[in-house]
Amino acid sequence: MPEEGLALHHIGVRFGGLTALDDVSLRVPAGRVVGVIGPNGAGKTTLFNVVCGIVAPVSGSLTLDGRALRPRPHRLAGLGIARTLQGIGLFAGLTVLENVMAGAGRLARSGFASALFGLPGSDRDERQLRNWAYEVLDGLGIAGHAGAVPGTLPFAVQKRVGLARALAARPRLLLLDEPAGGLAADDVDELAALIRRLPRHATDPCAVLLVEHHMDLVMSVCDEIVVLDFGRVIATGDPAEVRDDPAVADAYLGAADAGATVDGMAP
Ligand SMILES: Nc1ncnc2c1ncn2[C@@H]1O[C@H](COP(=O)(O)OP(=O)(O)OP(=O)(O)O)[C@@H](O)[C@H]1O
Repeated sequence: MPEEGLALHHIGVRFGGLTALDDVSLRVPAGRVVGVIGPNGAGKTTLFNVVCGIVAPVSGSLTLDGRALRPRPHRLAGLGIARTLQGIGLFAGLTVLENVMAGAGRLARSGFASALFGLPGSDRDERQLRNWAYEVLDGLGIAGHAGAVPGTLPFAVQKRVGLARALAARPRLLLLDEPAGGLAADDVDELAALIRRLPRHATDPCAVLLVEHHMDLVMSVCDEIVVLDFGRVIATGDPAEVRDDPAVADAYLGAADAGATVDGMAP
């Protein structure tokens, strides 16, 4: 199994006088799910935004599969990166299938589709993209909704369509931003099962980076967890290691003492 995936090397981010990320290094190997957690204001969103190219670091570098990565928000697909949004972000006027094709369509525009399917003609490309989009929906258990307009579907299904759209681009790196946001407990359990299968869902294993407040989800789906506090990595390990780490408990307790939300991690 390939190991390289995403790596952040000594990333620093400043907003004026505030250091939002300080010497942050982490790896998200291909085929693995890595979660980033931490108390409110720890730097999770900033880290996510660095990987998406929305925030530019003042120091450090990124690599994807060993190559220098300089992400720009409008050209993530061409770099093999897909992300889901905190909201749903689907095209309201398109069907579920068309939305997912739009995700896969970025492949076509970036020239991957012909290479992927070995097909010359645009009609055949479109047919293959349609089949591929359907296959992705099927893999996520929502092919039965292919012809529906997203707004008519339950919120949890719409979130799943957003995930299908990201996966349809066959990313090497999948970024999940608060995927459990707004979901009921049963839906979170189903999502957890789905995320655990994600890295292997793609033809080539992709690296999955998850930023999520829902602690049970993080603990149940991540191979590795990186804990941030005040912009620094204070712990890295598998879920059990992180749960038992006194520095992590201290960080969340400190945040609780300061009146911040502890994100479900019981002190
Ligand atoms: N655009 C910005 N300008 C100035 N300060 C910012 C900006 N974005 C974030 N910050 C600050 O950087 C720090 C890290 O914020 P960030 O949103 O990354 O934390 P977080 O861990 O995602 O928090 P939360 O759990 O509340 O979403 C905070 O102190 C925040 O106030």
